[in-house]
Amino acid sequence: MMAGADKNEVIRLSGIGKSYYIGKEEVPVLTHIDLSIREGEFVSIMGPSGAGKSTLMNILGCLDRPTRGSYLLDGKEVANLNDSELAYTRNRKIGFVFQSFNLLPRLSALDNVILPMIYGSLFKKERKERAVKMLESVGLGDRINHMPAEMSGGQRQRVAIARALINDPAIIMADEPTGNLDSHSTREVMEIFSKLYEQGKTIILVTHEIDVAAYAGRHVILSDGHISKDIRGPLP
Ligand SMILES: Nc1ncnc2c1ncn2[C@@H]1O[C@H](COP(=O)(O)OP(=O)(O)OP(=O)(O)O)[C@@H](O)[C@H]1O
Repeated sequence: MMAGADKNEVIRLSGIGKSYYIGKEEVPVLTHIDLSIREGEFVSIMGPSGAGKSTLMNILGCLDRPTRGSYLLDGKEVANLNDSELAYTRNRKIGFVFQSFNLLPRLSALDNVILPMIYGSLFKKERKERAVKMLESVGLGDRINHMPAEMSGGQRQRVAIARALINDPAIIMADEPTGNLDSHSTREVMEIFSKLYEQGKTIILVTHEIDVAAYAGRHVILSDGHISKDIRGPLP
């Protein structure tokens, strides 16, 4: 039996599996994942290298499709969306932050943040104003015309966060966002995530750093392709 989505449930995975095939040999990476995430939760995903964290994140982010199981995003079955509906959903509902920032090197901070608005309805001037405000909100008002190569890792990651937020997505997904940062920049970035959580965003964060995971209120531990622990509250 599959009940419908709860009112505030934004994500429900039921029996999700993901395998790769090397020749005819099946390599199971996610075996059976059941996971429900409610609006406004801040969830860390942890687990040893190779446990399937990035694979799970790519499925959650609609960047990859599962081999089996059901994924309801805002109550809609993701498997029923075609590729362009999936791309649209991704662009509107989810903001992504990656370990390696993924900024376009030939565009300024400002133009990197403007980029995701290109398919929206705003005029050029409004897009620019909105991007400037977003960069100011992550403490980069004095860096808007800098190129990525002219910024520190922490500054680049803050540009990437501004870009992730520019279409006002309800969900932020971050895969090792502090993996390339020193402890000072890590703190700056995590304080931004905390603020976003306070504003009501749903945040899903893959990390292997306990200090980083500690910012989240719930901790999902993956081992060998399944959830071995789901801890609500502080880490033991
Ligand atoms: N395209 C692929 N083809 C075959 N196997 C893959 C592919 N992508 C990932 N895998 C395998 O899936 C497993 C899980 O990978 P994944 O990147 O999700 O792990 P992870 O928990 O994020 O690890 P890490 O902490 O090292 O980033 C690994 O054993 C990996 O070799």
